[in-house]
Amino acid sequence: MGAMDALISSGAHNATTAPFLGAGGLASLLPQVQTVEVLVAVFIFVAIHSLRQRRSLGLPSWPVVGMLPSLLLGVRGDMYEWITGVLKARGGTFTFRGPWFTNLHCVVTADPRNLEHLLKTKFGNFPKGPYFRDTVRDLLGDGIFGADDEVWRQQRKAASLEFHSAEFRALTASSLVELVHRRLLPVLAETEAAGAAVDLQDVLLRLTFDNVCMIAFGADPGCLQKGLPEIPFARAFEDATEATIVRFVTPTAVWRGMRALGVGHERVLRRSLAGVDEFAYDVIRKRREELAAAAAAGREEDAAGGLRRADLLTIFTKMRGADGAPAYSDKFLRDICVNFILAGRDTSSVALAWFFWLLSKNRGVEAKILEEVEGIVAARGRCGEVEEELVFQPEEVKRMEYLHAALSEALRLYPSVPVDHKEVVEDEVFPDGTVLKKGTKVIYAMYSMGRMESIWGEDCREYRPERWLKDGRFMGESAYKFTAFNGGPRLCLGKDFAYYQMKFAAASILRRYHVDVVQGHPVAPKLALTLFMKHGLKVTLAKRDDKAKL
Ligand code: HEM
Repeated sequence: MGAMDALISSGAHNATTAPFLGAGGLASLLPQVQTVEVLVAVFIFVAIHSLRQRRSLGLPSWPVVGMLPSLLLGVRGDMYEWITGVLKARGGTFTFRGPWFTNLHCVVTADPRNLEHLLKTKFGNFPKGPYFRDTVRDLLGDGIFGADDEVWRQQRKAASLEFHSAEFRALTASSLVELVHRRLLPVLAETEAAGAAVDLQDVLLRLTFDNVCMIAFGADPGCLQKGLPEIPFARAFEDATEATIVRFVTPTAVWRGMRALGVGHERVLRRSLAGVDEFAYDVIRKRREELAAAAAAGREEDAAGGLRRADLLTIFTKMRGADGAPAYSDKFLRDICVNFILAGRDTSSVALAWFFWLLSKNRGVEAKILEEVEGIVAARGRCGEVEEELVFQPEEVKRMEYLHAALSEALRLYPSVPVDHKEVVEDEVFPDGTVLKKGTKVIYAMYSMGRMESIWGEDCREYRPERWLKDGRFMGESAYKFTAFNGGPRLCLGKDFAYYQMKFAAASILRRYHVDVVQGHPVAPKLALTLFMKHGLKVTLAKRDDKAKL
């Protein structure tokens, strides 16, 4: 007898006889219905109920495990596309119910009105929160990335002043000339000469890692050089970041226990943090000595060769409190630098990797970029022709508006930070009517926002830099619609620097090489905090032969 039959027949029987049955009579009937059948019937009832909830909640929600089964199915395919599908079906926002007794419950949104509300209008009610901070504390300490309130404000203010200073701009420009012309181009030239394939994502990651270390520490780890060697500091940083991310998918009590015992990923984290700290504290000690020696000699200059250092470590080390003593401890200086490296090391390289892949599928866009770049070079006149090696000047990079649009368009479709999160401090209601209880986690899905017809129109999935141009000039978008750089008071501090870096590197490569993605190379996003290409980007290079590209 099937479970439904059991229910029907027992129900029919009850309908006729129940009025005449006492409690004892009912009890005597129960053994007739086998336990297994009752369980199956209950299961079917629960399943129908859970599946019906799909209509009201967007996903089936099961007892105990909540929406976890749907999430697990989503993770097996393309997680970001799965989230996009659910968000579209729900009109831009949905509530995810995690398993009982876990911290997986959250509200996911891709609605620009909600983004403006949480990133700007009610900024104070949506901090990073203690859960995020506790999880990343071993790696990031009190640095800007995990900090809230006064600790965040103080660092943001000081770093913001620094990022907008003329010295900092000069440092970013000179560090890029060094890295692109003395390292990146020679590595690419060697690859081209050998006719070999190279993982362009890896090369770009090395470029931006070295660059952000120069900006943060004023020290160059040397990851990008011929032979692409493994650098202990870079390895340690990578491992420490990955082991920290594992904590986000491990119940808090479990990773805390593993940390106490020093096992599994926590063991890797402890070991790699030691590598990060060794490098950081060594640079900090040397910088303090260098600054002290310069001060003792009555020199303003603090670097060898008389050049003034403008890196973050030097700026923060020089700061004094009201009593004239150093404002920051070595530990705090370490936290500041490690946070900036984390913020700036992968984001622009990953964006460039997606950009080169998009160009390989949209050669018309590449042609327009080259036309723009050639126009800028031509405007140099004779003085450009006699130059031994063509190095783009900052004002030329600024004039590359089509390239700016092409990079923004790549970031719209492949934002380096695909999802981000906040925690709700006080009960709140989103502009779209979603009710948020205190403590709720809010996930905002940047990747999905780039694929919303309601935001970008019917051609939202097309790579079309022209959508960013008006009369040939680049036109920015609202930060709550184009969220790749976050928005409001926590807008990415490195945005201008990142564009400069990406434009300089992209124009320098494209002018010299035709970049082809190796046939059949699989391209897919990796499930991580940054939108890496899961299998890297294997490319071959061919010299552009129309003119001698120096
Ligand atoms: C294409 C390149 C980049 C993208 C797409 C990007 C994106 C972002 C995003 C989404 C955030 C918000 C993260 C959060 O609060 O959870 C952020 C914050 C930040 N970014 Fe960037 N970033 C890029 C490059 C850089 C670079 C090169 C640097 C530094 C050298 C940098 C420095 C920062 C800092 C310091 C913050 C923290 C700001 C704060 O919390 O007040 N970023 N960035």
